[in-house]
Amino acid sequence: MADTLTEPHILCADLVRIFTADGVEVQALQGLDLRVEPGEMVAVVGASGSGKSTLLTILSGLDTATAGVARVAGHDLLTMGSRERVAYQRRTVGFVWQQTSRNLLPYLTAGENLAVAMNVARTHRGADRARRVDELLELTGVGEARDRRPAELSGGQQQRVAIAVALANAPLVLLADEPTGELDEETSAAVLEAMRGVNEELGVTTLIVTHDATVSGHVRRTVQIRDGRTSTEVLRSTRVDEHGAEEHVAEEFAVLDRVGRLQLPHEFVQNLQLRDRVRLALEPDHVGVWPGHDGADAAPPTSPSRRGRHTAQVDGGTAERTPASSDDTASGAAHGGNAAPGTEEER
Ligand SMILES: Nc1ncnc2c1ncn2[C@@H]1O[C@H](COP(=O)(O)OP(=O)(O)OP(=O)(O)O)[C@@H](O)[C@H]1O
Repeated sequence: MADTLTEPHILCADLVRIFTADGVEVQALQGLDLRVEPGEMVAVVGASGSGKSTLLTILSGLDTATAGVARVAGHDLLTMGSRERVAYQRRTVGFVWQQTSRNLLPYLTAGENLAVAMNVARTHRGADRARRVDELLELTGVGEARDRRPAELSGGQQQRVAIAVALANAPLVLLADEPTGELDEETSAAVLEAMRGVNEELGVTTLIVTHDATVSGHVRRTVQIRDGRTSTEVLRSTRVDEHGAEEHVAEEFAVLDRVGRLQLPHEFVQNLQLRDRVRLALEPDHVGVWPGHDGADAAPPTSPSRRGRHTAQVDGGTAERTPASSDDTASGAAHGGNAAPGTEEER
């Protein structure tokens, strides 16, 4: 195990997962990068088939990546042996799945479900266990459900109990796969707020994977996953304006990977009709991107401040959103596929 004090609680770098079915290869994760610091609550959102469940299944230790780095709380998920894997699942991580049947044993009450989870993890004994069961159910807002079975609870209550069960082993990291997938909008919001309360109260690092974009209203950081890679991030913060009033600000950033690649948002690619390759210019405080088609109109304007010009390949990315942070909409190093900016000198 690595030093858990100095590294993030979740670290994925260049993570690849290739499935082979009937001789056909599917690249579910294509070099995904993700860092989640201890105590952070982060949502990973993406369209169907973007690789969200694959990522969570790897982080939960149920599947192994094909290549790259995946570490959670110091455990190396690519190299861990079966004993470490069992200990990891019992003590380091807690899970909340979309289907209640996967979270709760139907013939046990909510309190008994928690007690069983504590028994497996060997956490909290005797009176301490009974007290902790009550505390966790109160924390997730379902104290009244302790003596009821899942079938006697609403969908929202079941998911709140599931969150309490996921916390029964006192995990460092809580992983949730579509925890609100079967709930209506109002109940989903309440369950996500319950998760936020848990994160703030216990400081447990929390990763929620979902296709529900409204999740970004409940977390500080939302990471967009597209075609098996992280593409953009939205950071939410609260600022106080000059009149002392609080305002909520959401900024969207493109994600730059270790070797300098980023995906241009689809709207940028479309608006500027970027294709095949683009021209890049290094300016004092930003990178300019211009269409690389032939013709004088497409050439970047001459600028005395320009320090270097290059071309880069673009694959016509398929991002669904537009960065809200940038007022320089044509800026950003171009890349939609495999080339790093400035890999090809302008001729
Ligand atoms: N066991 C598997 N065998 C073959 N292909 C798979 C397997 N699991 C996932 N895939 C493929 O990998 C890609 C990513 O799937 P994944 O389930 O991770 O996406 P997702 O974002 O969770 O989608 P959804 O929201 O629909 O569940 C898809 O193309 C999927 O068909």
